[in-house]
Order: sequence, then C-alpha cells, then structure tokens
Amino acid sequence: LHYRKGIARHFKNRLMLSRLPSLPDPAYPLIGHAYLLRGDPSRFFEFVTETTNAMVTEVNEKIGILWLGPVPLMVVCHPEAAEVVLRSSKHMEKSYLYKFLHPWLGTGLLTSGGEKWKQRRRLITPSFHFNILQDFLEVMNEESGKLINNLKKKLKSGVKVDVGKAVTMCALDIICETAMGQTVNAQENDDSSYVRALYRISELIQLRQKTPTLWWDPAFSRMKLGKEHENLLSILHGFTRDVITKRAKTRDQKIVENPRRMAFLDVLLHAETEDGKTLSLNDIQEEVDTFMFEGHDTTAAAMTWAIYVIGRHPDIQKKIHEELDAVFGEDRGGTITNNQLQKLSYLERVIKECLRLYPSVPFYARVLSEDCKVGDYMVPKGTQTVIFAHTIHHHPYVWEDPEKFDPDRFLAENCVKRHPYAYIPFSAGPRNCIGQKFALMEEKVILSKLLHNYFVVSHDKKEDLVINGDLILRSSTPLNITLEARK
Ligand code: HEM
Repeated sequence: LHYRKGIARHFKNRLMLSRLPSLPDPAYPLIGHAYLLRGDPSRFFEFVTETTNAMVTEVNEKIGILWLGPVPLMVVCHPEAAEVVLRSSKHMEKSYLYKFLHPWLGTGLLTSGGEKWKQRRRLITPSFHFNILQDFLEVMNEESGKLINNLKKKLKSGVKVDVGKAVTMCALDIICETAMGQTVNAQENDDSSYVRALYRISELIQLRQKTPTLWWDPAFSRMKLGKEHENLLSILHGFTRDVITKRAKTRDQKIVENPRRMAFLDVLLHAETEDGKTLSLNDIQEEVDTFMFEGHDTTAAAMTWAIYVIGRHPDIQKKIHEELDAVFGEDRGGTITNNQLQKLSYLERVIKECLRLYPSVPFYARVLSEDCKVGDYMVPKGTQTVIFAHTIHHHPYVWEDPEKFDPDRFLAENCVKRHPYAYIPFSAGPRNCIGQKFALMEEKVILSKLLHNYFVVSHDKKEDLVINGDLILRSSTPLNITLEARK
C-alpha cells in the first residue's frame, strides 16, 4: 500500500510540475536542460543567469522549471514568488545541494533543519548582540590597520598588489579571530595548510554540486578527488578541533585570570539549551566551521566587487571621499568608532547597491515541505527550489534601469515602494543571514580605511569580465585594480 501511495504521489507531482511554466529552451529526457552547459561546468553561472533571464524577459513568468539532468528545480525569479518560499516557516529545509557541505560543516546552522536548526538559531543569535559586535569592531580595526600597512609597504617597494586577495586575507584573519579567538595571520602568510585547505575544499564542494557523477559517496571516496577531500577534511577539522579543545580548557579562567576578547566560540562554550545542557565539542565544531565557511568569503567577495565598482565610477568615489574626510578628517590610520560608522550613510548605500549588482551568494536553495501555491500555480511538496537573488536583483520590471549603478536607490524615500523581497542578498525571512550586521560593519571598516587612504582605479570593463557564481559570486580572473595614495 505504501509503495502504491508513493507511486501515485510521484505521478501526481510530475503532473503538477508539468503544468508549471517551462523555460524557452526544451528539456530532453535524462539530461534535461544540462545540454545548455555544453559540457563545460565552468559555464554553470552563465547558463543559469541566461536561462533565468530568459524566464523573466521572454516568458515573463515568476517561476519556472529547470531540469538539472533528471532533477526538476523550481527556479524563482521574482520577489513575489521569493516571498512565498522565504517568508514561510514551512519551507525552511535546505535542498539536497547542501548535502555536499555536510562532511565539512556537519549539520550546523547553515545546513541543519527542523528542531535542531530552531534550537541552534535561538542559541547563536545572542552572539551577534551589539555588545559582542563592539568587541569585534576592535578586531576589524586591528586587521584593517594591518591591511593598510601591508599595502603601503608593497606599493612603496613597487610590488604589484592584488587588491581582491589582500582584502580576502584580511577578512579571513577577522573571521578566525572573531569565530575562534585564534589568529592564522593569513595577511602575513596566505600559504598555511589551513588556508589552502579552506579554499580547496570549497572548490571541491562546488565541483560535486554540479557534477552528478561525483554525487555517490562510496564511489567518490574511492576516487583521487575523494581522497584529497578526505585529507582536506582532516586538516580543517584538526585545526578547529584543536582550537576548541584549548579554548574549552581555559573557559572558566577567562574572566578572572585571562582577560581576552570574546569570540563566537566562547558564546558557544557557555551556551545552554532550554533543558540546561551545554553543547558538545562536535556541536561547537559544526558551528565554528560554519562561521569559517559563511563568514569570510561572502564578505570578501562583497568588498572586492565594491572596490571594483567604485573604481569604475570616479564621480561616486569622489562623494565617498568627501564623506570620509568629513567624518575622519586628516586621521587616516586611527581607530574607527561605532559612532563614526553610523555617519557613513553614503558608503552604506554604495555597499548595498554593490550587493544588489553583485550579490555574494547569487542563489540559494530550499526544498518545499508541503504543496505550495506560488502565483497561479500549485507546486508539489518535495520540489527542490532555487531562489535566484542575482536575477531578482536585475529584474527589469522590478528595478528601473537595473544595470545602472545608483546608490541612491537605497535612500529611504526610494525604498518605500519597493517590494520587500526585491532586495535579498542576505536571503530573507526566518532563515536569513545571521551575520549581516557583522558583514556590513566589516565592509564599512575595511572600505573606509582603504578609500580614505587610496583612490582606486579598476581597469577591467564590465563586459569583459567572466563571472563565476557557483557558491560565491566572483570574477574568474583577478580583477585588475590599482591604488593611488590620496594626497
Ligand atoms: C556580505 C556578506 C554576506 C552575505 C552576502 C551573506 C549571505 C547569506 C545568505 C544569502 C544566506 C542564506 C543561505 C541559504 O539560505 O542557504 C546566509 C546564511 C547564513 N550566513 Fe551569511 N552572508 C554574509 C556574511 C555572513 C557572515 C559575516 C556570517 C558570520 C559571521 C554569516 C553567517 C551565516 C550563517 C550562519 C547563515 C545560516 C543562517 C541560518 O540558516 O539560520 N554570513 N548568508
């Protein structure tokens, strides 16, 4: 009976899916729309943006079905459809694409679901309290100070600087210090085994997500890539496990004998669930690893894009410089206070507009926990659903002149009429990004230090860029940006 019910449900689901709008390009049995990739997985981002843009402009639908091989994905390209999925507390489970993160991150906040997620979210939310962010501001000041000193040294000695990389290493030092209370000194040495493993594992995860032949764990673990994956996991877990164990040993001495800054890890070590239990070392490790993954590459990509865009718009850069001069005066290396950060309203609008044009996480996925009405269509329970933030942020019926860089879109008076799910770089609803205040603070500190000291020039034209956006949106080659010291 169970089996028959399963088959009946399967056919009912297929019937419901067949009524959903399809993409302009046909889907073929077994391969679906994958032939549009032309055998080149590196075209994945180009492929999904082209397809979803066609949904928007040619079919003018808010959702559609994209067949990734034999798997149907509901693509969401409009704020109204995104709201149905993201606002609901029912569709909070992550899609199967996140399963490739499990070997590294376990089921921490990003990848967990159900009761476990609810409990963890309640427990971790206080880590982003204003007072703790104040401690983190100190770290951000120190690390961005090192960034400027390093840049000065390199520019003085005529060394060519990869600005994106310098900013990324600074963001990595900040997250290590704030998540674990441990420095990896990536700004001094970007070649440590931990740093290398962090980047390589992200590459392998992305590769697995878009290559069905690498999906089956028993086969993958026997491959060369699978063995490398295992090796990277032992480096990453070994490092964080070691830090957590050491920190746990000195947990109770902290305040009296060993005053030091609070890290997320300390909050987790002291946290208690509703039934009075503390988190196990494994639980803590899941969350620390999650912060290491979610908490720096996202911010680094956002800052790199912001520097690129600012470097293409001298008029806007001039306004930023005027604001920085008004707030900081001649002091180009001092400690930035929270009060000063509040005054950087133009820079904040620039950051927001850059995240619209280049959202660090261009799409994210859920699985529907029950049948769901989206616009005029019924979508069956179990459908893998991908929210295309990048497409929504460029939707021509939602944003006027969407390709134009215009920070004033984020003036309060211009936001009031906009759909609340038109701008979703941090996702939205109950499962939004827990770190968004942290990220905005970090971006403001680093960008204001950098731009107060330098005039940036970006030499690549937008139309010449090849963008890669599997997990994080970035240019596939380093952006050619130069710095000129401000007089
Ligand atoms: C510009 C920077 C950032 C962007 C654009 C960003 C974006 C996002 C997005 C889109 C999600 C939802 C992902 C999904 O539904 O699968 C998310 C979730 C999350 N982010 Fe961020 N993020 C940023 C920075 C950070 C930082 C700095 C941290 C931590 C310090 C962080 C921690 C997390 C965590 C833990 C989640 C999972 C939340 C949950 O499911 O409850 N993020 N982020």
